[in-house]
Amino acid sequence: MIIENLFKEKRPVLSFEIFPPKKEAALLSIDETLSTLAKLNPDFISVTFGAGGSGGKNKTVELAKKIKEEYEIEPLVHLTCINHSEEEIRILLKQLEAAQLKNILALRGDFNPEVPPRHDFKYAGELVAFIKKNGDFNVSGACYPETHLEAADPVSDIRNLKKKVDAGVGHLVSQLFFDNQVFYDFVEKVRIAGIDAPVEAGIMPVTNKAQIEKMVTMCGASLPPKLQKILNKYGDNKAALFDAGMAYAIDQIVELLSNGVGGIHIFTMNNPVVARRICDGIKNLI
Ligand SMILES: NC(=O)C1=CN([C@@H]2O[C@H](COP(=O)(O)OP(=O)(O)OC[C@H]3O[C@@H](n4cnc5c(N)ncnc54)[C@H](O)[C@@H]3O)[C@@H](O)[C@H]2O)C=CC1
Ligand SMILES: Nc1nc(=O)c2c([nH]1)NC[C@@H]1CN(c3ccc(C(=O)N[C@@H](CCC(=O)O)C(=O)O)cc3)CN21
Repeated sequence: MIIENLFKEKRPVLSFEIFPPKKEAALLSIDETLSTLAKLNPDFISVTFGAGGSGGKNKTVELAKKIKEEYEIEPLVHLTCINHSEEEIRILLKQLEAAQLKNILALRGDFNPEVPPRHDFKYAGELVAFIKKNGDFNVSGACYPETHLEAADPVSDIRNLKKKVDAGVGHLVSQLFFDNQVFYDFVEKVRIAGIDAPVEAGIMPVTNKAQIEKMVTMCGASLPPKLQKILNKYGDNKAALFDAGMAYAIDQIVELLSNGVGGIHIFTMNNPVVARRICDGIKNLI
């Protein structure tokens, strides 16, 4: 299945994102997570690769294989390039090819202060071109409604996005955002720039104050006053913040769907309860 084609056949598309757990024990509980996620019938599940710059032994391919073979759901395999040589990427592409994993989210990757970056790839666009040259893959990319943190300004960020898409990206997943207007304005600019690829909205459900604060700093997302108030009032009450965070995410998704968004990509953070609650809130809209 080719992810970019989904958007021609079925709208809105619904997808989840998970990360490979670092601890061996947590890798066992991933089956519980996946069986719940599978029941919610997503169009695909993406698997992060060194998310947030984390190093260590990478379990992305192993987990993607499991999703495809045991759960019969299409995986979207994240691949980051700043810490890899061309040769290493070539080996990873061979592994993906052997496992018939054909959908790749090509990323530059976050800088890890403990790992000096390699120099074969500087931008995601270079990885996109390399993947296209070295195999038969469908490539997705990331985009930034509030501008990538390192970009000089919004215009150059969108010009860089256009170069990346022209290198062979057929589908975009947005960075998380909490203010839908920011997303609509961004998509309009993307279209004016001549980028026609479908743009999925990245939704991060709020369940934990510290996690959201870390995420906002890492991702350069702004917190609208309505969400800031929720965090102030319920930040120290886990159960209350869960209810409020779920209501916020569902409200955000309902509004995006009513505006005809092409797809919703939920960063589940491996929490199946979150995904189930949200899907329950939108089950007749998708
Ligand atoms: N590990 C994972 O699973 C995930 C990681 N991310 C992270 O988001 C961050 C950005 O990644 P990408 O969007 O893939 O990076 P990118 O290479 O598309 O863009 C990164 C920065 O470089 C600039 N840029 C891009 N192409 C350029 C060019 N040709 N000339 C000059 N400047 C250029 C962009 O404007 C942006 O500021 C990374 O930190 C990435 O890892 C995002 C989602 C998931
Ligand atoms: N800049 C950036 N990097 C990303 O990796 C990323 C984004 N943006 N935006 C959307 C999602 C959010 N992602 C994330 C963000 C944080 C963790 C995280 O906190 N991971 C823990 C691992 C926890 C564990 O293994 O149990 C970590 O400590 O890195 C995971 C995925 C991946 N994506």
